[in-house]
Amino acid sequence: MVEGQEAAATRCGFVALIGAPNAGKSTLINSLVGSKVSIVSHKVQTTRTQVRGIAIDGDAQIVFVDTPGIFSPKRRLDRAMVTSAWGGAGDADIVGLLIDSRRGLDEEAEAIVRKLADVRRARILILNKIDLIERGKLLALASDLNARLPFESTFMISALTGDGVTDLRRDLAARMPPGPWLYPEDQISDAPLRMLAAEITREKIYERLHEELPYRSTVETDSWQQRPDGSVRIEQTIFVERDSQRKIVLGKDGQTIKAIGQSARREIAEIAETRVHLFLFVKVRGNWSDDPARYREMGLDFPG
Ligand SMILES: Nc1nc2c(ncn2[C@@H]2O[C@H](COP(=O)(O)OP(=O)(O)OP(=O)(O)O)[C@@H](O)[C@H]2O)c(=O)[nH]1
Repeated sequence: MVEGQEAAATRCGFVALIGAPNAGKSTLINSLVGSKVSIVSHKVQTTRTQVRGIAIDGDAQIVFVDTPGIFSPKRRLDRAMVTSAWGGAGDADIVGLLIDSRRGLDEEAEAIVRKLADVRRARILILNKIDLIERGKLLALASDLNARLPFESTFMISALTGDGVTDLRRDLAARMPPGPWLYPEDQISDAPLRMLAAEITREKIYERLHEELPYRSTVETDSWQQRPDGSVRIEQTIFVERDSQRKIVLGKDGQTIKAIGQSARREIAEIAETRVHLFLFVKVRGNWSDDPARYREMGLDFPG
């Protein structure tokens, strides 16, 4: 418990957000927390680990578990991500189903709803991206979904504009069980800084390189050393599967990796709140997606 707090007066609990890739989970958590804790990308399956955001509303602390998008897993890495997503749902006090209202109840959403029926937790429905859909369609979608699976509440929000997000947070806060806060008030994420730093670099790879490559790469923070002048020296390795991919990441005369490093360094310096010296290395590891050690670094269990 955080010092000086009356246990009886506070609430604290976990909310797992479940949704199809690109439903807007990362955007919503960032908006609920009010700070960038989970990377956001227009590409699907950006989130691999359960990065948590921690929001405070009145006397309640709400710990959000950001789960990887649910999809039909084929590769081993994909299976690990999906298992981790549903594991998070089973442990939470509340499960929030996030739906991209513009896409509505498509095949992917249907599959999630069917699976969600087996999760014995309080469920709420969050219809996102209402800035992109007309009201009539939205109401029809809400009643359609509630007919398939009863939800305790339905929220209509835009994670992007912030519309409805404050009401959602207040409602979630009221549903948290009584108990001491698990984290200090000023902490917004319990993901270790080095993991967040790796996520940031991965985000920059996503931004600069297109098509398959980002899915064929992973980033790890190898060292994080505090220097006497207060700055930190960080070394990270980008693993790719083939030498041709290594060349793409490096770019002509190392231009691409330099640009990735520069923008990653700026953002890591922001979260670390100090000056950062970032060193990036690119390594070819043909079978990284079959190597248990890479999974542990991402906080995932290795599916046998
Ligand atoms: N117009 C609109 N776009 C949104 C809204 N919420 C999210 N988006 C966009 O939808 C895309 C996907 O958002 P993310 O937050 O990365 O989605 P996610 O569900 O976390 O995706 P994964 O982490 O890959 O599973 C991004 O381009 C967001 O800007 C919204 O309310 N309105």
